[in-house]
Amino acid sequence: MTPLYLSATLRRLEADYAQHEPPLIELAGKSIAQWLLARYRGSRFGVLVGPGNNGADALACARRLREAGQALHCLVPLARKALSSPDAALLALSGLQVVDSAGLSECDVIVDGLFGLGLNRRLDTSITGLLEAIDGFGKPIVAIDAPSGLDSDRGVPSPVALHATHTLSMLGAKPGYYTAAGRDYCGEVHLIELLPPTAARPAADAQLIDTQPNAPQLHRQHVSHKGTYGTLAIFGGSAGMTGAALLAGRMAAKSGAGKVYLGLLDPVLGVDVLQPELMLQAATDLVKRSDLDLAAIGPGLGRSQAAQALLQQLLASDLPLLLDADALNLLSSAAELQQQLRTRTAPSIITPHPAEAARLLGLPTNKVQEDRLAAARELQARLNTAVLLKGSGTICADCAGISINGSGNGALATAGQGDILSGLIASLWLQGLSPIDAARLSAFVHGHAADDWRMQHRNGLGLCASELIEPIRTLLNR
Ligand SMILES: NC(=O)C1=CN([C@@H]2O[C@H](COP(=O)(O)OP(=O)(O)OC[C@H]3O[C@@H](n4cnc5c(N)ncnc54)[C@H](O)[C@@H]3O)[C@@H](O)[C@H]2O)[C@@H](O)CC1
Ligand SMILES: [K+]
Repeated sequence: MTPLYLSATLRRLEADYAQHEPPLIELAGKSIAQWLLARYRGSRFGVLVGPGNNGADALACARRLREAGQALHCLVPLARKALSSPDAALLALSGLQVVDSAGLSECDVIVDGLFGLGLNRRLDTSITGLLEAIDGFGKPIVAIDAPSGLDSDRGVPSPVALHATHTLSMLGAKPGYYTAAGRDYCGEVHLIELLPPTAARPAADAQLIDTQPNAPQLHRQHVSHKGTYGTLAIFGGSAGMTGAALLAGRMAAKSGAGKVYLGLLDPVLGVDVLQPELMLQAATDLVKRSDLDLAAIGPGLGRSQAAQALLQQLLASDLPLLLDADALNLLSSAAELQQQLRTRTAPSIITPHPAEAARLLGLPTNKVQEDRLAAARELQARLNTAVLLKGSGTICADCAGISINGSGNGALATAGQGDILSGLIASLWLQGLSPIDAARLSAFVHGHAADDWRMQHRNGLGLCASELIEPIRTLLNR
């Protein structure tokens, strides 16, 4: 796990070290220059210098590149209020400054020090045009602290941002690198540690799940039997959507759930011939069983009256409960169901995609995507439940905090992925993980399996959810 910091937190940290000697900006400039020289020594550098301290980092770096004998040009498109005398001397060098983006077009590497944490309003067209022109060069772009135009808290462009190949993060990683559009803009992220390891650090605002979380509960003991690993009921599969329930059930069975029942709203199948271990029943029969340990409702559920009645029954039960897909759509249209969820004594988790989250919050989907952390936090607080908000940079939130999943890629944007994720979370929760730990581990291994697949499939086309079930089992057994 890597700690993630919002800009407000980093501001306080900067203030604490305002008197540090040498100044943090000089340390930043030196570290950035070292990083650039290790990778691009001998290149012509085009340095974009902004009006604030992101620009000061860029100038401190440019001085060192110059001292190291590198060819460089600087573009300062917005007036800088303050220029230290070494920075002024650098910019006064003959031929060093260029007046527009064309002056940088012959450079081999762009160093982006236009805006970092201080971006505080939408860019106007003169700057968006500049960023688009620089993106159009097709050269490597190394962003200082954040690709200019990207909100480093929320991961959204404002309304455009540079597409960096590398982002060098100063002081600490930011949530906006990893969620919403952040992954598409930041390229590879490298953390530059400016403070000594012993320096006091603020509490993190969120955590990045960048390694597979440990789950010792999943290690099987000799003395155990299928009952030790619980009985799961997955409710869904209305007419035409049996497959969603099957995907969830197969994933649950292949990730260690003791016994898996599928409660189908339309019981067209008596057996899953490809996974005969699953026990298929009519939902109305399954919900009456007294030997269930945990229920998941949603995959292929539909929004019929029968589905609503089933949801009501499960919310009223004392079973730990996962709600996904149409269970969430039903929830969003009935205040009394939301009240039932809020006041449950048994634990629950909801796993919305952005549109489902938006319906639950009564917002348009783009508002959820504009601040995914806030949306997850709000759902958690309003509905008194753990939350997994899907989408690029899946967010897991419970009352103890927030984490962002660092694995996964656009190949996961296919039908059925949510169903296997639900089956996986329910299965790991059933086997002793807390709901939020089950969500974190599930999101990570699901994304990781897709990342492994993507290595052999460059464009990421055509990944079917069912193909990930076995790779996920392998990752869980590593
Ligand atoms: N202060 C410190 O101690 C440190 C600062 N650091 C660097 O400083 C950066 C933060 O510096 P600042 O707070 O000065 O912020 P920035 O340099 O990111 O940007 C602030 C400047 O941009 C202008 N601005 C913001 N949005 C704009 C828009 N849409 N259009 C036009 N102008 C806009 C503001 O008016 C202000 O002049 C970090 O990202 C990092 O690169 C790091 O080196 C760490 C240490
Ligand atoms: K930048």
